[in-house]
Amino acid sequence: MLRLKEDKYEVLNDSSFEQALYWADVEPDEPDYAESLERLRKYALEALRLEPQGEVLLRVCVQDNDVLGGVSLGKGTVVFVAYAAAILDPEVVPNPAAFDVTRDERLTPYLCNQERASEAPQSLIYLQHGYGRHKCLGRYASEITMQELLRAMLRIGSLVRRGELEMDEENWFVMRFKIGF
Ligand code: HEM
Repeated sequence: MLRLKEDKYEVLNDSSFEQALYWADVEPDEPDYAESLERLRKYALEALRLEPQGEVLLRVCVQDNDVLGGVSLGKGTVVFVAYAAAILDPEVVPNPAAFDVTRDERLTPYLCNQERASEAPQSLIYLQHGYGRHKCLGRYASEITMQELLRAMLRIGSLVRRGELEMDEENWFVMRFKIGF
């Protein structure tokens, strides 16, 4: 969101920082409150799509003759799933580098079988919580947390970024990120 304010991304379909401020200001007793929460959720999803928390997931193929993207995989093959690249693939996500809170999430039914109860549909473009059987268990909680955090921070107003991310020695984890008035 702060990068959005700094004009780092092209903004489509009224997905501006100023519009986010508008949605954050809607009160619970106003008619478009439900829409405002949904919009803020999409701001959080778009931000996480463009700057995801991780980049790859590791999988080990457990059976022979699995096919992934047209490639045949043998049992024991280690697969690096570069989901951070997939969510920027223009063949799947139109104009992927732009910030657009009106994107179709492309929800698809979850594949279920006898050993597993059916699950809520999953998005084909917001892959930052993973996809499939081991998709993040905390995804709904974290989506609501991000939505409410965003709403609270935007309502404080005039927050600005106070420097770049400070990473750990291996450059793996963010140790500090300063924002202030
Ligand atoms: C923005 C916040 C979060 C992001 C981006 C995130 C992302 C992810 C990703 C990418 C995976 C791997 C999915 C896969 O292997 O296919 C994962 C797994 C998991 N996450 Fe999260 N996560 C978040 C928050 C949380 C929270 C708040 C919880 C718990 C309350 C949680 C619990 C888990 C668990 C238990 C798994 C393992 C699921 C499994 O292997 O079946 N996550 N998460």
